Amino acid sequence: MLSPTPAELAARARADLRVGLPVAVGGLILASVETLAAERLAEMRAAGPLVLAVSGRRAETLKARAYDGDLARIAVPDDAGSDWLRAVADPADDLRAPLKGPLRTLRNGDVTAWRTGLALAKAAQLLPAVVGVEAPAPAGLTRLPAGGVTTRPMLPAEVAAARVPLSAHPASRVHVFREEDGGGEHYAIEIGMVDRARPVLTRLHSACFTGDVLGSLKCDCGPQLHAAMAAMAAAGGGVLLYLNQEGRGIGLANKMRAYDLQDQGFDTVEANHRLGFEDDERDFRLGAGLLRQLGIGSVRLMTNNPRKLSMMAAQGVEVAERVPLHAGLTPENAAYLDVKRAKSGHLE
Ligand SMILES: Nc1nc2c(ncn2[C@@H]2O[C@H](COP(=O)(O)OP(=O)(O)OP(=O)(O)O)[C@@H](O)[C@H]2O)c(=O)[nH]1
Ligand SMILES: [Zn+2]
Repeated sequence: MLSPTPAELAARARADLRVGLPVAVGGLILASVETLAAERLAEMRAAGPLVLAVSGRRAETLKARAYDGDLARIAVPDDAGSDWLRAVADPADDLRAPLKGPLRTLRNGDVTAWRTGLALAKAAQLLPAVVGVEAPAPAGLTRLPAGGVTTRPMLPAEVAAARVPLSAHPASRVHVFREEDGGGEHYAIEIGMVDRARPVLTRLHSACFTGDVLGSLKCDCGPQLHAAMAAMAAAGGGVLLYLNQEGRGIGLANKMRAYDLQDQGFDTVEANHRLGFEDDERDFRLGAGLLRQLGIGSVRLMTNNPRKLSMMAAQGVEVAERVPLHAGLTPENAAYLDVKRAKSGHLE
């Protein structure tokens, strides 16, 4: 079959939004506030009244009534341009210019297409804000049904693997997996000898460029990564899953936006909410999917995160034991770790 599947169309739509191209979803033309050029915005405006959709989280900060619950549709005033849209979508200047309103939000009507638009923007790791207009789709735009693809299939397939001697353990292998719908690539690192007849010492690590590569003191990711590999080497073997879910799934650009908000006094969770994201946008089912592909059905999971534990059980991977993982406490990350315990239920 040569025509694209719904998942392939969604992949295309994510790419379109990232390059600033509108997409047609149901009866709407939608574009990302972050990437849309002023000329395209003017073209959309010529097609009808513009509406800006933000997530319910962002609406809370804006004090805009979210009649639709998880999202709010804000009527765009006739004289509002790209700067106005950006100011409503992006919390960077909330404190300096707190009044974005008064914002008039819409109620009633079917919001399925808008919800799909926001899900696509999030999946594209853009600010979760889409501007749109009810209009027939011009030729050439990617078209999705209103329901689009909101939950992405997590079907990573192994594409390559090779031996990589590591300082943690010389007998190690790196496997590269690719999500079949054009999503990210994720890595599984087999360290030492992995005995599948017993629960395997396992770590689900989410990418943290700042912590893993740069040695940031703001979080504990880098030390956790190295402590996990050292523990696996000491145990004779283990599996490290390196999931490309930077910034708890919001991407590095949004994580830097969150860090900037943290410097304005908000904690990790508040910063995510002000940006319009949930506390944690990761889908941990991915990790269970990778383990199954690796033939691992029972793990000793190195984590303090209860969501990782419950997800494993729900996805049919037995957690024979939770192994606490504490490493790299610094004065700079103490508050971040406190918030994990206080707000995200992290275990000691
Ligand atoms: N959005 C956001 N993400 C952050 C922040 N600090 C760290 N991260 C990300 O949080 C993730 C940390 O993930 P994990 O190492 O799996 O940590 P965890 O969920 O606390 O679970 P365990 O370490 O297993 O207990 C990485 O993707 C980091 O990039 C932050 O302030 N905001
Ligand atoms: Zn980190």
